[in-house]
Amino acid sequence: MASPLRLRSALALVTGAGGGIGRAISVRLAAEGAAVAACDLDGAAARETVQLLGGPGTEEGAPRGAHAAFQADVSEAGAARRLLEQVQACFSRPPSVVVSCAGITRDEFLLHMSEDNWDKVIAVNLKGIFLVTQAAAQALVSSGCPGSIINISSIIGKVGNMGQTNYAASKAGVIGLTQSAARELGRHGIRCNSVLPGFIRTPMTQKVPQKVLDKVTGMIPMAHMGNPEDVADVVAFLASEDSGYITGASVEVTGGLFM
Ligand SMILES: CCCCCCCCCCCCCC(=O)CC(=O)SCCNC(=O)CCNC(=O)[C@H](O)C(C)(C)COP(=O)(O)OP(=O)(O)OC[C@H]1O[C@@H](n2cnc3c(N)ncnc32)[C@H](O)[C@@H]1OP(=O)(O)O
Ligand SMILES: NC(=O)C1=CN([C@@H]2O[C@H](COP(=O)(O)OP(=O)(O)OC[C@H]3O[C@@H](n4cnc5c(N)ncnc54)[C@H](O)[C@@H]3O)[C@@H](O)[C@H]2O)C=CC1
Repeated sequence: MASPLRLRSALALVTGAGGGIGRAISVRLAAEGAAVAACDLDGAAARETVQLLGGPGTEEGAPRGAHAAFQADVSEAGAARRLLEQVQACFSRPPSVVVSCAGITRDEFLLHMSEDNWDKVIAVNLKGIFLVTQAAAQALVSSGCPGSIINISSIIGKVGNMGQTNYAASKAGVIGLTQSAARELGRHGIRCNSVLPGFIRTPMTQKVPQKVLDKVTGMIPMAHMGNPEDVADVVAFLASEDSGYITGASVEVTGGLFM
């Protein structure tokens, strides 16, 4: 039975925390007692997320230092390294929960896909997760702390999608990276799992042409798009000891789409 504050001793780093799913994850982890380090390329958006958590800077703020916002480009090696250094300096410990949620799309059919659009998506969605996962794992292993690493992939990493050769490759890579990390880090008490959301209502899916939205919504067995909170539910479970014997898993949150 999940306790309402099952994450009360956790420090959770969430990247992409200023976006739709990352914000919902940050809110949920904080609600279960975690201190949240909310990171985003858009620092203002990360700070807005922290204010939602009742963090420093709001009247009803949580105890000072309960949560904090960080600005970083996860696709840049130095920035990812500095992010983990800053989080540890701020909270005096490494994050025991690490959720890599930062991601982008640059959709185009293969015949017209530019190298730049390929490079950008791979850099953020795949290399960014490599850099954050590596930096976090190094911090946890050197401090002898256990942890739970949760990487946000996509159902598209499993089945592909028209117009997304770059995105699909990046998300499939996240699954393989996470499984490999799970094999290496299990002995250190660090679990690594992937979450594969389906069509979720966020700014990312608002860019999808209506005719495609109409097509895919009709394909979803549960007959509706998902909400960011549906993903946050699963992330909170994987972050907690309620999933203590789960590692290397890929958990689909899709309403049954492409099951
Ligand atoms: C049979 C229907 C299958 C639908 C499958 C859709 C799966 C989507 C599930 C996503 C779940 C997870 C999402 C996620 O991880 C977060 C995201 O990535 S959200 C972004 C998802 N992106 C897309 O699905 C790509 C959408 N397409 C586009 O953005 C544009 O089409 C594109 C930029 C690729 C090209 O634009 P343009 O050259 O202007 O061509 P058109 O837009 O006019 O399209 C031409 C033609 O192709 C059809 N089409 C386009 N994309 C898809 C697609 N993904 N699946 C099926 N069909 C697609 C489009 O409807 C047009 O068909 P016509 O019959 O010619 O009108
Ligand atoms: N919305 C959906 O239907 C689905 C989303 N996903 C994945 O979930 C994750 C979150 O997506 P959404 O919340 O929908 O998107 P979103 O666009 O609302 O949020 C993405 C966040 O990532 C941040 N970001 C982008 N590049 C960054 C970088 N280089 N460094 C740090 N932060 C960066 C953005 O500023 C933004 O706040 C992404 O990885 C996405 O691929 C997966 C499946 C479905």
